[in-house]
Amino acid sequence: MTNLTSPAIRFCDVEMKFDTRAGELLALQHVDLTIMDYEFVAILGPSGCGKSTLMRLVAGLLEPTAGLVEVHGTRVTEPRDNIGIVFQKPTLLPWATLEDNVVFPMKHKYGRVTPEQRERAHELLELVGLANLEKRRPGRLSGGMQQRVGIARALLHNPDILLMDEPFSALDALTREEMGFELLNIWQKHRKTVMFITHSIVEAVLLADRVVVMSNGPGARVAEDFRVPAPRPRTGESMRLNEMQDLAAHLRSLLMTRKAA
Ligand SMILES: Nc1ncnc2c1ncn2[C@@H]1O[C@H](COP(=O)(O)OP(=O)(O)OP(=O)(O)O)[C@@H](O)[C@H]1O
Repeated sequence: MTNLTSPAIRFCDVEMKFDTRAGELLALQHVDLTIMDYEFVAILGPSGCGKSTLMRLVAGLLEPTAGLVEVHGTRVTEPRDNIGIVFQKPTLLPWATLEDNVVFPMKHKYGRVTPEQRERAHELLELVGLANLEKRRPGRLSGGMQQRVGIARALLHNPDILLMDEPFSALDALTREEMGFELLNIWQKHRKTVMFITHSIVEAVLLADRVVVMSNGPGARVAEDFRVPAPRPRTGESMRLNEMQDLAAHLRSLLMTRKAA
């Protein structure tokens, strides 16, 4: 079971403005959100409302123009080691083996890879269902398998926070569902805090403890925050629960209204 102890991620009255050629763009305003340790939170919202910006703020790739972003009680001012990031496309090095792709960030950052890190890369490839494929190159792998490598790579330094930006949206529906459940297995075994950005309502409610809905931009903020009613472990059957159907329908109508606004 999820053990909610202390805040892992905190946005306090966050504002994010960008300078663009067309002038100043107010992406986020008055964002308040707390994600607890080991919590799995999905973020839904209209296109362009600032979901990826939220993630980049947590990762320390951006600094807010006002307000505060904290990770484990410390203000985020630069990229941090205790965070793993998974993007929509894993951008693997085509000439490198899967193992070398997993350890690449270490090599890039520290100029070397320890035997322990290679050993861990093996374990992680096994964990994501790619046992014995360490020496393969990514070119011949399906999109789902490539994304598994991306997840293994994000887990290599054993981060306690995993930021996932539409990680499965490039996959076909079946693979997407399968990857979602595998992610839940990893999350349950390895106890991570997960911030998961998606456009899929079903994916959000099936995977997350909480679903946060952003308002329309400019100046998007957290508009709604729902606790997902289905018990864990979740299965394909979880969506059959009436409360889950109700939540999904409610989210659908909220997002349709926002899209139309
Ligand atoms: N570096 C930047 N410079 C200027 N504008 C930016 C920058 N990054 C994001 N924006 C703008 O901020 C707003 C929010 O962008 P963001 O990518 O966070 O939205 P999103 O909700 O993730 O979108 P989508 O759902 O389409 O992926 C958009 O209007 C975007 O054009």
